Amino acid sequence: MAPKRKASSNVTGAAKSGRASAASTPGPSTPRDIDSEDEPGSPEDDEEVVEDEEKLQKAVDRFSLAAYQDKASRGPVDAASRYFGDNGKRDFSYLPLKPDYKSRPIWIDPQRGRIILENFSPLAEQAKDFLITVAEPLSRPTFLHEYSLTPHSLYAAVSVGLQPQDIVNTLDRFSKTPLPESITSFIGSCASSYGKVKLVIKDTKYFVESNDPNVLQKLLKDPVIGPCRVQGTDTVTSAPSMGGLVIPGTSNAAGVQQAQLQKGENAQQEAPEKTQQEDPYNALREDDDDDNQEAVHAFEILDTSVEIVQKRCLDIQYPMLEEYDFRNDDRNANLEIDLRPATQIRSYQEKSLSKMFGNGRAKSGIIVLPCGAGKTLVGITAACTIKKGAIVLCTSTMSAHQWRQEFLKWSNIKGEDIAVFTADSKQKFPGNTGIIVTTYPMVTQSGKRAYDSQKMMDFLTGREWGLMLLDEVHVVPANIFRKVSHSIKSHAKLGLTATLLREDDKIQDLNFLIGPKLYEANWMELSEQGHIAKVQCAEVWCPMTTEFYDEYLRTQDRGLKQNLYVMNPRKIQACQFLIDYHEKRGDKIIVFSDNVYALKHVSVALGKAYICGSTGNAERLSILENFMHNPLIKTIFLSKIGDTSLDLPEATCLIQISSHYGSRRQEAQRLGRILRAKRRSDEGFNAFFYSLVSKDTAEMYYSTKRQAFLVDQGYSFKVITQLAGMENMEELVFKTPKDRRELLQRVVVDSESKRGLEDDDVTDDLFYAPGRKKKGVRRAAGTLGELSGGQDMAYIEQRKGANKGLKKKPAQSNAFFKKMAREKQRLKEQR
Ligand SMILES: Nc1ncnc2c1ncn2[C@@H]1O[C@H](COP(=O)(O)OP(=O)(O)OP(=O)(O)O)[C@@H](O)[C@H]1O
Repeated sequence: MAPKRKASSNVTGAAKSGRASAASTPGPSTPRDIDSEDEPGSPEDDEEVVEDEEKLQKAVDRFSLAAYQDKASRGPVDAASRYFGDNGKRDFSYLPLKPDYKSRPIWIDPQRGRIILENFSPLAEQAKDFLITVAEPLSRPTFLHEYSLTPHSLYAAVSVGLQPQDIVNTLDRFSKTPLPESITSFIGSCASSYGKVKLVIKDTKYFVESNDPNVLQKLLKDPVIGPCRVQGTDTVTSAPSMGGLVIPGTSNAAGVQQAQLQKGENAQQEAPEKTQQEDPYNALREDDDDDNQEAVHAFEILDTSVEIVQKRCLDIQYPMLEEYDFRNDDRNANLEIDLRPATQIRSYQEKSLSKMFGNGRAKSGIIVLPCGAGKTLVGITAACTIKKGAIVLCTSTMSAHQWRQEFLKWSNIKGEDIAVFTADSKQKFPGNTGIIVTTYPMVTQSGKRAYDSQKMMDFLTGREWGLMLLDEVHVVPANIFRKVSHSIKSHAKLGLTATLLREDDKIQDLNFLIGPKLYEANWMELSEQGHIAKVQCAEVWCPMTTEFYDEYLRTQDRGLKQNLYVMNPRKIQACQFLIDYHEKRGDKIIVFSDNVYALKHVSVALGKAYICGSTGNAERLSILENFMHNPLIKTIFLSKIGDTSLDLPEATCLIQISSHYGSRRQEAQRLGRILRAKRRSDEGFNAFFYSLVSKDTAEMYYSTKRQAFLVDQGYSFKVITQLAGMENMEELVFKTPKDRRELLQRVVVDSESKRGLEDDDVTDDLFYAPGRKKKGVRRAAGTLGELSGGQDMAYIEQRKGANKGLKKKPAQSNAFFKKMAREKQRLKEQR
């Protein structure tokens, strides 16, 4: 076979290896709906996808489809063509290969803008650096990576300073075939209007700014934007220069340069060369410097019309970039903050920040880093670079306190300059600038506030902030962001997340409420470099017992079906066996169960402690402390409240016995709980992530769907169909048919009376239980006993024992522990 044809078969094969996930991925829209549970996508998804695809299709039609149609109209090129998707239309063997195609790493699909990268190519590193900037990563397993060029990804590329022509030239350089005309046109049509319009706050006034006066004219003529202009406010200035900006903690930071000087001249010379090699955009940025001398035209808009203008600009394909020229902001006081001299940020953290500060101003946008990769330090470094007042928004009170601690740990900010605003702490900073750490609910709460809360809100809304840090942006719906950005005025916004996804199907809102995605790290790369733990993932198939499966097939009750596959005795046995195996290896284990009924019953049956929404604060803290410091407590059970805001670096093994349908986000977040394992740098260390699924039930389908995101990140799930030695395990639970029948009877009775479906996880905060009484839980357990003939007495006793046995606390030693103790003390005092 001629090289040409062989080559094209690779493309299609690889594209197909984007697998089910790629097939279910809503086209080139970005970010993908990885939080969707089980349905392919909402109508809005489809509309967005259709819109994106139509745009590309238009470009294809307008500029080049005829040429391709010509080839296609000849019919299949050979007998194998029909295997290449869409009845042969995906057979790209007609594309001529460049003579040195073997040394070039990428293929580009001219019809859909998909890019396949040969990750084994010597040029792969450089190409990846570039592709992550201009395209959306879809799948990054070991050998072949798949990316997609989308209007959003091009928007993000332009926002970090790339010009359409740069994108075209670099893609062409890496491509094995000449760049298809459709792709050139698509990039041109999307990127030429992007980055042209900026929203800048000057002296607390909003300005729409552009280097191109024609673009501003066009906007002023627009029936929506025109009326929003404040008359007589047009200005012409010259653009600021980016020279001289140093991100603290990077290899360019003053301290490091000093150290290099001391190391001698050689070291000094190597560093710039290395940076030049690692960063193929240096040359491009230098070009940008020249551009910065251009005149900048601007007109003012009313505060109240900011969102209208932003949305309209997005609609007419001139998305606004928010930029903050903090170095020329004399109006807002400078904050005395710098990274501590010993703090050195990692290369990927530096890379993500260089996207934010690439042109010497602070661009608003989102940085995506895996769990445990150090998003907090990225946020802190951004604050240390801007050096103006900052507001940090977190998802929970605990994480607000953690953020403050981290600021104090990594930077030299004075304790009084960083305050926490939560339900029980309403401090301010004494000076004229500082940092406030708060939670989303605190600033978005509607209705009448307490006097001191209202005073604090007036304080937050009455001033101008340099930076707004938005933690865990993926869990906060767009309407919350809208409220936040309406009430609090901030020059730059930085969103941080591990899995960029939408909760509310309104991703386009995120694009203008925060900004484009600036950077997304590769999970596998970070784990290879030892920044996050290496994880072995496995799906354990547990056959249903005959009696459970009969009932599963018979019943129409969805709740009962779910309880049956979650409470499958073989699954509980597998859980027991894995706990035993890993405890003996010295691992600390977290068992996750979304289903609270299963959480309670399985943990009790196995004699372990559990935490769910109804567990009191004191009990939670005690269980967590023991897990961390008591060598006898090696396993805890957690409901979904442990999915986020959980920092237990002791944990090295996760077992998932029940989960939220097909939620890819939850799967990624749960995996994230062991990525920060303390022992991750030990030679040959591996963390373990098991998903237990009941065979031949709906759980199998959900499980595959849940894994799609992690598989795209390069994780592979081994399937384990048999756990050798399990049957011979001493004290294996539900060993006899009688035990299993009794369990079935209980599950059926409880499900029918709907107790099995109770979900008391009303909070997502692991460390703070809302003030709920535990009465309901006790009553359920008592009634169970009555219903099933008293056998459950054993459950009541065990349950009390497991959680109660932890009441005696070990000596307090580490910072996290002390923080917990302080929190506990505080809660006590409040009572
Ligand atoms: N540059 C660095 N140097 C040393 N340690 C670092 C650095 N960056 C991060 N860390 C450490 O890595 C760990 C994880 O950081 P962090 O809690 O910020 O992760 P995260 O990305 O916010 O995780 P999650 O998504 O789970 O909240 C912390 O212990 C932090 O101190």
